[in-house]
Amino acid sequence: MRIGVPKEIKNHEYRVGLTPASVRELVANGHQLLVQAGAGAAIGLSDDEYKAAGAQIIGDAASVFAQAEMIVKVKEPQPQECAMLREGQILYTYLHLAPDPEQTAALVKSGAICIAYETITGPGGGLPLLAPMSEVAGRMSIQAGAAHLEKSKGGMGVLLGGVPGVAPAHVVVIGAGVVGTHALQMAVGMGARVTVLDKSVDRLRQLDLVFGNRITTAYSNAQALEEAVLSAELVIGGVLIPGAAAPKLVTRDMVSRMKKGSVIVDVAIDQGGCFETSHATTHADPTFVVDGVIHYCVANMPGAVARTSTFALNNATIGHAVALANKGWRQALRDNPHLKAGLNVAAGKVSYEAVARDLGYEYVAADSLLA
Ligand SMILES: NC(=O)C1=CN([C@@H]2O[C@H](COP(=O)(O)OP(=O)(O)OC[C@H]3O[C@@H](n4cnc5c(N)ncnc54)[C@H](O)[C@@H]3O)[C@@H](O)[C@H]2O)C=CC1
Ligand SMILES: CC(=O)C(=O)O
Ligand SMILES: [Mg+2]
Repeated sequence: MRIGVPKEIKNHEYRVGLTPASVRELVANGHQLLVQAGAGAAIGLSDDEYKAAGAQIIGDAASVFAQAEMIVKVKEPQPQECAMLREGQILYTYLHLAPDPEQTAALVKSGAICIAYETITGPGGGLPLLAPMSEVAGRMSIQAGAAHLEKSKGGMGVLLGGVPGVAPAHVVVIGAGVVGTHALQMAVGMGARVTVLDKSVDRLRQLDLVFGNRITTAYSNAQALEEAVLSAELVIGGVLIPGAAAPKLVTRDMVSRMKKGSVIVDVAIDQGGCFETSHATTHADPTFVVDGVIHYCVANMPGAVARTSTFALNNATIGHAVALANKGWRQALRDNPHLKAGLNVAAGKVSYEAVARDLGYEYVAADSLLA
């Protein structure tokens, strides 16, 4: 199969879909790799390394899209990339369609086979192709929050861990999944007072066993959320209902009553965000202020630590990339129900139920598209 790797074009996005090591693996399986010139240059992966791994270097994105049968990316295709997709071409990348009607319409129109990393499931449960980026974003959320609590960034001037004789900050983590667990690990490490909320008592139970009395766990309902959020200096949003738009758990009214100069990091923004006041921002201009509360809502946080993130992402994506290339998409999805769960749009149909429901499309199950 001819496999194309374009350079990412989203704001401050320096990750790359395939590392030279992944290229080498696909080449060893008999495939032809077309990598756009400079695709990995920003993170120290040179064209020469890609050539040594067996790739052909292609000058521009249009030629990569025109020649490849499968495109491997990181972020959702931007409008000019959607316009280059064609019927039957495989797109293997993050999509986050539920909060993005324009992208969904463009992918439906393209007729391409669009497989979303974030909805591929794993044999042990969970979302193994989302997990590594959630680990990165969860850890980064505390770094970003701590920085924006500083006066020079508009924050209230509070040190997360406090100092002897002065109380630490209160960090509230909504969602005890991968983002939440990694956020609270960092927050605990920095000496903050940490409260974590989830609807899953099992998740809270697991965290309680690990962190004991260094954290407070709370069942997530409106009452507990309000109490926690109003006493917090830093709130991390890490909820997810797979494939669906994030629930708006923290209302505009709650935000208006939060402490002035406190900080919200809405990691769930790529699924629309879990604060009513959130909207997506970029690394170039990461924050905005509502009612005195700083909102950090960058939709591609791992892009900031792109080298770490690219290697972590490839560890999770390469297996299915090889299967798709070796077998073609139909056979690869027939053989693996977890990969099949990644199919969001194919041949002009929406094949992920939560996306179809949230955006008002007819839902066409993947099985009927595999026949
Ligand atoms: N902004 C960015 O750069 C990045 C964003 N993300 C996003 O972060 C979000 C979280 O991802 P993961 O942690 O991997 O998901 P996860 O599935 O591991 O965890 C989500 C948690 O939310 C909980 N939850 C659901 N409804 C809830 C409610 N009403 N109250 C409290 N908790 C609730 C679930 O029980 C689950 O434990 C996703 O939207 C993901 O796409 C992930 C990586 C990077
Ligand atoms: C998960 C995601 O959206 C990201 O890594 O950018
Ligand atoms: Mg988007």
